[in-house]
Formats: sequence, C-alpha cells, structure tokens
Amino acid sequence: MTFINKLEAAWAANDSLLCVGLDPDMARLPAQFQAAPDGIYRFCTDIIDATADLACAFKPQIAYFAALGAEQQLERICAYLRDKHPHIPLILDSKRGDIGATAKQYAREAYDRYGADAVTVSPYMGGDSVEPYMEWTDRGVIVLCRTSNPGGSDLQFLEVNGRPLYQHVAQLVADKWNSNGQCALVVGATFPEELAQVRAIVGEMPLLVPGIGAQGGDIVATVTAGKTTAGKGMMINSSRAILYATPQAGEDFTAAARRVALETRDAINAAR
Ligand SMILES: O=c1ccn([C@@H]2O[C@H](COP(=O)(O)O)[C@@H](O)[C@H]2O)c(=O)[nH]1
Repeated sequence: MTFINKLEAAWAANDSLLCVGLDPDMARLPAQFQAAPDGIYRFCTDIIDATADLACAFKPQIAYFAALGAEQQLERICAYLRDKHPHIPLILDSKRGDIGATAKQYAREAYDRYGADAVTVSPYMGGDSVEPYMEWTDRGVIVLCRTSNPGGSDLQFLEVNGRPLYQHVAQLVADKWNSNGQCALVVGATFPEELAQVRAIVGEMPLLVPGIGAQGGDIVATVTAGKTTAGKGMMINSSRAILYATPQAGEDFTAAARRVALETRDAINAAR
C-alpha cells in the first residue's frame, strides 16, 4: 500500500485530519520518564496508544531524538507504531536537503532505518536533491513550501517573476516532481491565506499543516483554507499542545493528551 493510500484509509477509519507530533523534550516529560534509560520510548508509545484512534498520522521530529542520542529509541518507537497501529502513517520530520548521493543516504535513513511512510524534505537544492526519495515509489515525499514560522517569509515570500517563491515551489511539485503521485507539501496553519493559494495551485495533493496548538494557528481558518472539495486533503499537526497537555483533576498525562487530541480532532471536523 502506498503512503497516499494509507493516509486516505486513516482519514476515513479515524474520521480524522489530525497528525499527532512526537517531539519529546526531556525537560517536559513526566518525572518517571526523565530518569529512565528508555523514558523517551515509553513516553512516546504511551502517547501513541492514547491517541491512535484519533489520528490520521504520527510525526516524530528527528531533532528531538538525535539531540539526545536517542535514535535507537526512535527506531523502537517506529517499529512499535508499525506493529501495534499499522494502519496509521508514520511521517519522519527530518527536513533533509543535500546533493543526490547524500540524499540517497537520507532516504535510506528515513525509509529503511526508521521504516517511515513519508519524509519531509527541503526543495531548495532542486530536483536532483529530491529524486532519491522518489525512487521509493510507495513512500511519501513531503516538500517544504510555506513554513509556519515567521522567518519563513524571508525567502518563501520573495517575488520571483511576479509570484512569491512558495507558489513556484507548489507549482513545481504539482507539475513536475509529483509524476508518481507520491508528493505532499508543508504549509503552515499560521498563514491561512497562503494555504488557500497553495490549495488552488495543487488540487487534491495532501498538505502537512503544522502551526495549530502551541503556535496559535486558527483551526477554522486553517480547515476552510486548506480542505479539498471532499473536505479532506490535510494532515493538521499538533505536537506540544497534545504531548504536554495540562492534566485536569484525576487525569494522568495520557488522559490529558487524549482529551486535547479529541477536542482538536473534533474542532477540525466541525470546520470540514
Ligand atoms: O513549517 C513547519 C514545518 C514543521 N514544523 C514542525 O511541526 C511541529 C510543530 O510542533 P508544535 O508543538 O505543534 O508547534 C514541530 O515538530 C516542528 O518542527 C513546524 O512547526 N512548521
């Protein structure tokens, strides 16, 4: 099954456009995990089990693991997800970009080592730098287009031939790079007008949309701008707001994460 098929099945099975981000920050983990050698693995798998029926994808951000030398725990988390929740797509957020020979190694890292269904990549080294990822025809290649951070405007908003650069990226991916139908784009929820522009350019192509939750993006504006005609087409990511949800009376961290994930999924669905 391809990444796109798996994503479509997860959208339907869980009635969800919510992508749960896995960004384990040691300082914010519950105390019982901070001292444990496999604390990151246990924290992330607990979050996965608490939210798997509410999510259309999980997205570990590799920096949170690599910074702690915890790549082996990430490998185990990915294996756990594939084993226990095989119908939920795994997106490795690594935002790689390099010459083709090196990109081939990054592709092996994402798809072989971690078994990811899809990986995020930078477009700024051009077509030959993303080609190696495309050779894995059953996997997804999610290209940075209009990122959620304020500084994304420094380059992505530059006018080139009368259009902002991010629109050229969207057009290039839609017209050329997506010949196998395996591409998606990253577009931030913090910029709904640009999200609507990208949707108009790329048709039904899936969009990975970070920026709700901790970054403050508006869910209704995001869904209105980014949904396809069928009311789908997005993986709307929330990481910190779910991982570190403040427990209410009687809740532990998994119940709090589940409550916020449920509220977020339902708020997204109400706007579809
Ligand atoms: O434009 C982008 C691209 C990627 N991200 C990543 O998404 C999550 C967002 O985390 P929150 O806690 O929900 O803010 C994180 O892993 C980023 O690296 C992004 O935010 N914006």
